[in-house]
Amino acid sequence: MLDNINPTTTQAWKALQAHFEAQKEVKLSELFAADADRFNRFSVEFNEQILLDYSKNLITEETMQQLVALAKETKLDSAIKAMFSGEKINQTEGRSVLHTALRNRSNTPVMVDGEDVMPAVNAVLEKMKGFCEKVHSGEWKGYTGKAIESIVNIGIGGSDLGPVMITEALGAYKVENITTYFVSNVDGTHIAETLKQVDPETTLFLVASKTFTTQETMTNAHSARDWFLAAAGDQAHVAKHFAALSTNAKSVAEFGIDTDNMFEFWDWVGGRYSSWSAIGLSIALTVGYDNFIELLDGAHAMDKHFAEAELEQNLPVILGLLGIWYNNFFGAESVSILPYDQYMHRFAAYFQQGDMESNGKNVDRNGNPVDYQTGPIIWGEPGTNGQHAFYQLIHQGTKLIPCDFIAPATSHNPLSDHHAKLMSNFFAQTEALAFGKSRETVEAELVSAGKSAEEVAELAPFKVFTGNKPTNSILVKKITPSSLGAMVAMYEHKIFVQGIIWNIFSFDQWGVELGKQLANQILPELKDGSEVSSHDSSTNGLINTFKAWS
Ligand SMILES: O=P(O)(O)OC[C@H]1O[C@@H](O)[C@H](O)[C@@H](O)[C@@H]1O
Repeated sequence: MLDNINPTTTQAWKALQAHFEAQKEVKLSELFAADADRFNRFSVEFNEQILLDYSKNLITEETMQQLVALAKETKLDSAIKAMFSGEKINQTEGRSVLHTALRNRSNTPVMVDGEDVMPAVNAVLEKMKGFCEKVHSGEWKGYTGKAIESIVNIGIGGSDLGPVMITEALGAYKVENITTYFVSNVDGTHIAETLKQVDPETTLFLVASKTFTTQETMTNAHSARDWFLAAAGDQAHVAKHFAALSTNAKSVAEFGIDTDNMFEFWDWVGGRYSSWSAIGLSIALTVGYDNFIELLDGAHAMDKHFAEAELEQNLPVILGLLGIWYNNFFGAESVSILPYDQYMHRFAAYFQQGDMESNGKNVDRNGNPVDYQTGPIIWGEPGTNGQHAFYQLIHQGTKLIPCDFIAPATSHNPLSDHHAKLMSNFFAQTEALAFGKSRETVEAELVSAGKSAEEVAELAPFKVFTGNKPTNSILVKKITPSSLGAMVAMYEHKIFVQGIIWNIFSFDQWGVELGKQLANQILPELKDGSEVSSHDSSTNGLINTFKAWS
């Protein structure tokens, strides 16, 4: 059981509040001017792979000490142990939270209900390995004897976003002769457009669903099967073209997928933490099984760091605490994740689910409404595209938006000076956000551009950058399966840290249920043209207009 401590009642919270009042006007320019060693003081390296520079944050040593005190007072240490040891910390669902066991490469026993889960984890990995070998070697043949060329992963949420993000992020590692597609949206366009690109004789569908009941996924899976059978004819051919990644063997069998083609995982794996499980089969098929294992290795190294490093030196803890500083004391509402790496273009989208579904909670672990802010809004796009779109607001808008800048030191595509240009933007943006441009500098520039005194006075206010915008810089040596695994695990644990301190349950997602229930009630009402009057006037009006127009 997790402790149950309202963070706002702790000594540390009160101290942080007083500290915030005393230093909320702090200027990054002054902090840097006063301390030549600030970069060294506020940066940590992980395994010569990842450098987290958090010196461009609105913090002093005292801030960090008090934030660490908050983590200690809210018993983060014991919560970390509880998670890794398989305690049922997902209390509203009565489940352990063991995505860390899926990548427990040291293979030490992890107990759930008195049983070590590692033999089952390893058995599924072996099965995935064998399957990948067969598909990649061409030994696995479709119903006309041809090798597999296309993989279509059908899943949504956690059964889609992680595999999409990771296969894209590891684009440089893709195996030859396999193209992977992802279908998630129940909008028929998604499956229809995908099926136009593939051939039933050479396509393998992975139906990825923890529950195997999700409406979108099951609808897409049925349409895929219909399309396949229209070409293949015989139901017996399904076995060569459909595999299931699920915890629900019964429904998999009912769908008609041979249980030999089922890759199992368990209820102690949350959907949004499931890329490390059988849900990762699309990853292993796309980038190769060995790279999938490297991904797990990288995540495991970060798990060990999270479990063992001092809180002051612990990357996920530092990130989590900084987030709390802005969310709960500065009143920041969102966090932007900005990867300067095209391969990582779905990273922010992935952590939108990871973070917002985990910590978007308004009730604490007692079931009482919280009277403080919890999970932030997560958003972002790859740089430099974002610079030409929404950075204006980050630089000169009225909202405080802490940003994580992520970039690889080495590019997989060292084409002329592209990478130097990309990186110059990465460095420039955090510098500009931190230090801005003063009125004096703006005026001097306008004068030297030949503007009159009147023009200078007129234009200057619009060209000033106040700066003092906080950022983290995450410099990765190279985006490899291992460093990516470490980075994903780092963000996962950041979310955990914050959920523990906010005294909420991060591993359930009841907030997605109501919409599903109502959609199930509305679906039969759409079957005929009769007027609907059972809802509020807006919903009735929309449904009836839809019926008239469709
Ligand atoms: O893997 P499943 O069972 O099809 O679920 C997919 C998604 O379904 C959503 O409803 C959940 O909010 C997500 O957490 C989950 O990842």
